[in-house]
This record gives sequence, C-alpha cells and structure tokens, in this order.
Amino acid sequence: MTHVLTLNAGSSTLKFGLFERGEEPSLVAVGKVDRIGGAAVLSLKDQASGDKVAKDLPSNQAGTHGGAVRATLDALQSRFPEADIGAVGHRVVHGGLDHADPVVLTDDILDDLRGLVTFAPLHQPHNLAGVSAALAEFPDAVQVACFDTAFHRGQPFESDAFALPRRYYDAGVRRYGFHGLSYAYIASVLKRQWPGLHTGRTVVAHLGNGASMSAIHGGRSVASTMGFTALDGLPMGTRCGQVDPGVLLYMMDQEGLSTQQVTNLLYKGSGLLGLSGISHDMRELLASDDLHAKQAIDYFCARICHETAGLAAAMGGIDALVFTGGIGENAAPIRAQVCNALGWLGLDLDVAANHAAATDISADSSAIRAMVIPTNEELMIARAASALSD
Ligand SMILES: Nc1ncnc2c1ncn2[C@@H]1O[C@H](COP(=O)(O)OP(=O)(O)O)[C@@H](O)[C@H]1O
Ligand SMILES: CC(=O)OP(=O)(O)O
Ligand SMILES: [Mg+2]
Repeated sequence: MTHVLTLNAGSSTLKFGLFERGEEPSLVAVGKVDRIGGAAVLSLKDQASGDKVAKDLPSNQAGTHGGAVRATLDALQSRFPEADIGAVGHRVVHGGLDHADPVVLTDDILDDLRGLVTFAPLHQPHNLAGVSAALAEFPDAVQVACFDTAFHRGQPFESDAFALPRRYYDAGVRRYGFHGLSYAYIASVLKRQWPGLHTGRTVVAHLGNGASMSAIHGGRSVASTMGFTALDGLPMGTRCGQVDPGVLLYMMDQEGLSTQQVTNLLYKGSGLLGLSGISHDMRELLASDDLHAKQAIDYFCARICHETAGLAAAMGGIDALVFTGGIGENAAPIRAQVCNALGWLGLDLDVAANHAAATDISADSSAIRAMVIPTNEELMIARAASALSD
C-alpha cells in the first residue's frame, strides 16, 4: 500500500496528514506543528490506535517552517517506518492566473510559483520550502500542488476585478480569494449531506488565524472577501483586512514608511493584535476583560456581519451560514455574537446547540440555517495527490 503525505503550511503552523492512497484516501495520521518561531510543539494523532503524542521541538527546529518540516518527517518516519510515500500533496496558497486545478509540480511550475511569493509573503515561501524538503526526502514521489486560489477562479467579472485601469486586470491584478481548499471541502460536505443547501446559497466563514468568507452558490464560489493578497476582507490574527487605500498613502507620504515597513505593519502588526495590543489569539482575547480586547472582538464580528450581507447580495439571498476554521469551529461566543447581530436576516440561534458546537446551531424557527462544519484541507490535498499520482 502506498501512502500520500500532505503538507499545509500556514502563517505560524504546519499541518500534515498521512493517508493510504486511494480514490477516497484513508487517514493514517494527522498532526500539526504549532507556534513556529516560538515555543513550537508538534502534535500527532495515530488514527488506528487513537494515540496522541505531543513534543516540544528543539530550538534548531522550532524557529522555522523548514525545521518544522524536518521534525514532521522524523516523527512520521519513526512512528510509521513502513510507510511508502508515493505522493506528497502541498497546499500552495497562491496559484496566480494559471492554476484553477491541482498540478504535478515541474521545475517550470515551481519557477512560476516563486514569482508569486511577494503576493503571499506569510505563506508561499513556506509552501515552497515544504516542496524543496519533500523533493530531497522523497525524490521518487510525485509532488502535487493544490492551490488556495483555485476554487475561486470561476468568479464573475464583478467579483474578480478591481475598478482600476483595465491594464491591471489584464496583468493579473485581480481578486483571487484564498482558503479555497477549505471552501471546496465544505462544498463537498454540503453536496453529500445537505443536497438542498448544496444547490442553494451558502455563505461560509473560514475563521482561523487567517480569516475569509465566501459566497458559494450551487457548489461554486461566486464572491470572496480576500482579494489580490490574503490581506483583504476580515481582520485576522495579525493582518488588517479591509482598509481604505488612502491610509497606505498616509503611512508612506506622512510617516515616511518604506514598502517593507508597511508590509510588516499590514501583515504582522494589525488585525486582532493591532487593535487589542494584547494578542492575535482569539482564545486570549475572549479570556481578557480589557476594553481593547472587547473592541477587537466587536470589530471582528461586525466585519463578519458586514461581509455576510455583501456576500448574500452577490447570490440574491442566503440559505445558510457555515462557520469553520479554528475560531469558527471552537469559539461559541463569536458565533453567538455574529448570529445575534444577523437576526434581521431571520437567523435565530439555538443557544444550547451553539454551546455544544452542534452541526446545526439554528433554531427550528430560523429562516436560514447556521451551521458548524469542521474543515479538512488535508483530505482535499490527499484526494488531489492520489488522483494525480495514479
Ligand atoms: N477554543 C477556542 N476558542 C476560541 N478561539 C480558538 C479556539 N481554538 C482555536 N481558536 C483560534 O483559532 C485560531 C487558529 O485557527 P486555525 O484555523 O488553526 O489557524 P490557521 O489560520 O493558522 O490555519 C487561533 O488563532 C485561535 O485564536
Ligand atoms: C490564506 C491564509 O490566510 O491562510 P492561513 O489561514 O492558513 O493563514
Ligand atoms: Mg489555515
């Protein structure tokens, strides 16, 4: 039996999965390295035995995504020495204009993807570092890239364009949207379990350290909150979300900030961290009684409500609101604040179901469904890597 390894590098995490290859890949183990750059911890769950292990990474591995990949490979090889890795599937955040589907990586494609690093500085370099490590470790395995942008590529012009001179659109300055593997997974769950919602109008809120929302109509993405980069839309752990471009002119003209300083400020010093001055982590903000923590949460929830209305407008209405991602799946107070503020849409929260993180958290009386569906980007990557390495 050959296996598929999946690598999913986020801004501060590396998530991974080991699957038996097949039309529907079967999970052998799943895990992640958390808090890369700080006190990094690797956790792994063996699916067959249910065993969970967690290990602090030594300082030479904790600081970088490269170290996290090394630690992941070591952990998997020592626990599953018989695993025969025939394919490695990589989440690659930016696929640019050319990629609407997963691809087998070649040197030429890798060159193209390196050209997109400046448009996804928190992700693309780490995604490509994972490819280099996997190529060195498994030279005979097929390397497959799965793009966060791919699911959104069929959006209509008005969701895809900025109102800039036409040459920018032609040059690829477009609203790509991200978290597409997560949205594609949610769409696949709706299709299998709620065909009525699958054919209908769903707003999905992927709320993690990176956060975005998407309007999915009949299983296809018609609009999303992230744009040319993963900065736009909702405020995130450390990213700003929507901001008047005039503010960037102010920073450069009045404050004299360099491109690098503005980049750092928008990607690493803004969002929940910038507003609260306390943390990028929603758990810490929810536990805090500081006014600035409350204001950061209020801003986050208000933007989710604002975007829900905009995305519903793109579909001519809304049948369901789905929460997913680390915050969407785990933070009942955030779901409650959003759902209560969307009462005007006819959304009626079932308080007990929300507290229990039930799948359907809307009351029977609700005009639209509110749901919690855990995402599974790893499975989407494993499916594509299995199919392309057959
Ligand atoms: N129980 C919880 N309550 C509130 N927030 C949570 C909880 N568990 C996780 N989170 C939030 O989820 C975020 C991470 O989400 P995740 O989707 O794993 O992130 P990433 O974008 O790195 O993939 C963390 O920043 C944390 O704030
Ligand atoms: C695109 C993006 O923001 O990804 P993540 O949530 O993994 O940081
Ligand atoms: Mg993520």
